[in-house]
Amino acid sequence: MESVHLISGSQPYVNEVVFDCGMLDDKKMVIKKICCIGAGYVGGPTCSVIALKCPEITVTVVDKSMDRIAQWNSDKLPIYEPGLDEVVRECRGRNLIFSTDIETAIKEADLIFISVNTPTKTFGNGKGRAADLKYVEGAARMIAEVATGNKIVVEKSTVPVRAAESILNILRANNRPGVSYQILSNPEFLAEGTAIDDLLKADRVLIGGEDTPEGHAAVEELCWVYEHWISRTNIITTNTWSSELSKLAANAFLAQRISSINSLSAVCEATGADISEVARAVGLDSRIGSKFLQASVGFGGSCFQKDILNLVYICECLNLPEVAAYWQQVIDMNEYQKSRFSTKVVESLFNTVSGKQITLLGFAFKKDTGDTRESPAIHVAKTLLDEGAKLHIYDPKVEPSQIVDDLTHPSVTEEPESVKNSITIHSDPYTATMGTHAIVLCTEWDEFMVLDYERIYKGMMKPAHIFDGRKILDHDRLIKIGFQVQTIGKRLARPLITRTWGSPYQA
Ligand SMILES: NC(=O)c1ccc[n+]([C@@H]2O[C@H](COP(=O)([O-])OP(=O)(O)OC[C@H]3O[C@@H](n4cnc5c(N)ncnc54)[C@H](O)[C@@H]3O)[C@@H](O)[C@H]2O)c1
Ligand SMILES: O=c1ccn([C@@H]2O[C@H](COP(=O)(O)OP(=O)(O)O[C@H]3O[C@H](CO)[C@@H](O)[C@H](O)[C@H]3O)[C@@H](O)[C@H]2O)c(=O)[nH]1
Repeated sequence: MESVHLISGSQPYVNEVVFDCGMLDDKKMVIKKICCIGAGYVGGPTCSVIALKCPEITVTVVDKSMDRIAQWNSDKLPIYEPGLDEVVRECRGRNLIFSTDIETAIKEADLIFISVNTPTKTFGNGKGRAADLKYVEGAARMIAEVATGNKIVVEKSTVPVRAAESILNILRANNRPGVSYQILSNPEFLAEGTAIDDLLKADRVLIGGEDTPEGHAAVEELCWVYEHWISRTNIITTNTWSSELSKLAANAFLAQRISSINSLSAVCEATGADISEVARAVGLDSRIGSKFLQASVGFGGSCFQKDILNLVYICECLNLPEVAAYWQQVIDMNEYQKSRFSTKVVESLFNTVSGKQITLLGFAFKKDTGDTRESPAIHVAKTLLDEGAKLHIYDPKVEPSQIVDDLTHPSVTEEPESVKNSITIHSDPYTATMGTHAIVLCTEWDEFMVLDYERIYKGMMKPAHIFDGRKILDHDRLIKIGFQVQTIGKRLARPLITRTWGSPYQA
C-alpha cells in the first residue's frame, strides 16, 4: 500500500520522500477526531471544509478568545468569506464544533492542527523581521501538558524553516509514558476572499513529514483526510523542511510578481506606456502566465510582508546577505508604490490637503474580505491625515470599529483623539462622497465599478478628483463626466498638478 522512495542524499534537508497514499477506501485510518487550535481566517474555513467533506470525523476548532468562539457559534461569523456561512450552517453542531475548551479538544483528538497567528516580531532579536512564534509555542506547550496517547501534530501556521524541530522539542520534553507525537508540516495556501473555493479546489495540498516509518504513517493519515475531496495527484509529500520553506517561497514569488508589475507601472506613468497593456502582452507568454500581474496601490494582507520579512531574516541568519537583499527589495518596492500613490494624491490636490474632505472608497486589503491587516488603505489614510485632511471612509465589509482601531494605532498616530475627529465612517458610498474634494479608491470591490458616478460628481466639490488605486473604473467615462482622473500605470487626460506653489506644470 505504501511506497517510499528516498531520492537523494542523507541529510534531512535534501531527502525527498514520496508516498503513495493509495485509494481512500483501501485504508484503515484511525483519525476520528481532529482538533484545530486557532479559530482565525485559516483555522475556521479550513476546518469547516474538512467537516463538510469528512462527515465521519468530528472537527473541534478551539480558540483562547471567547469572543471569537461566540461569534463562530452565532449567525454573524467573525470573518466574511464568500460561501463560508453555508458550509458552517451545514456542519456546525453535526461534526463541526467551536469551543474554548482547549484541553478537552486536545485530549480527545487524534490529529491536532496548530493554526495560530505568527506575526512579525515587534521587539527584541529579529524585531520587525523574524516571525514571532510565541503563539505556536503556547499551543505546543498546551498540547505537551494535556495530551494523552498518540497524537499527530500538524503545523498549519506559516512558520520559519525548521520550526517543526522546536515544536517537537517542546512536545517531547515532557516525556510522559504512553504519549507519543508525530509532527507534520501542512502549510495553507488559501487566499482571503476565495478561501472556500481555494480549499475545495486546491491546486495542491502539501504535506511534509519525518523520514521514518512513523513519520510516513502520519503523513499517510493526513493524506487520507484530504483524499476525501482532493485527488491524490494534487497531494504532494516532501520532507518537513521543504514543506515549511515552500510556503514562504510561494508567497515570495507571488508578491515578487506584484512588485515587478508595480515597478513597471512607474515607468508607464513616466513614458506613456499603459501597464494593463504591458501586463497583458507579458502575461500571454505561457512561461510567464497572466495571474498576479494586476498593478495596484500595493499589496497588503497579513501574509506577504510578514512571510517575506521572515524569509529575509532567515537568509541573514544563514549568512546569505545577497539572498536576503534580493527578497527585501520586493518589500521595498511595495513601500515605494504605496508612498508614490499617496504622494500623487497630495500633489494633485495642489500640494495641500489640509482641511480638505477626501473620500476613501474601500478599506479592506482586497475585495471580498473584511480583513484590514497591512491594508494599503491604512498607508494612504495615514499620509492624508498627516497632511491635515478630513477623511470620509466607506467599505462594504470592514467594521467601523476596525477602521478606528487601525487609524488610531500607535504605529499610525501619536494623537488618536485628533484622528478620531478627522474621520467619518459611512455606511453608504453616496453619503461618503457628498461634498468631498476627491475620491481615493483603495480596494477593488465590484460595487465600486457600478456606482452612479454622475450622481456622485454632482454632489462633490469642483474640481472633483478621482484616484483609482486599483485600475477598475471606466476612466474615459469619468473624464467625460468631468472628473480629474488619475490611476496607476497610465497617463490619463492631463490633470493640472502643482508641485510647489507658483510652479504649475502639466503631468
Ligand atoms: N490569513 C490567511 O489568509 C492565511 C493563509 C495561509 C496561511 N496563513 C497563516 O496561518 C496562520 C494563522 O493565520 P490567521 O490569519 O488564521 O490568524 P488569525 O489571527 O486570524 O487567527 C489566529 C487565532 O489563533 C488564536 N490563538 C493564538 N494562540 C492561541 C492558543 N495558544 N490557543 C488557542 N488559540 C490561540 C488567536 O486568538 C486567533 O483567533 C498564520 O501563521 C498565517 O501566516 C494565513
Ligand atoms: O495581481 C495582483 C494580485 C494581488 N494583489 C494584492 O496582493 C495582496 C494579496 O492578495 P492575495 O494573495 O489574493 O490575498 P491573500 O489572502 O493575502 O493570500 C496570499 O497570502 C496567503 C497567506 O499566506 C496565501 O495562503 C495565499 O496563497 C496568497 O495568495 C492584496 O492586497 C491584493 O490586492 C495585487 O495588488 N495585484
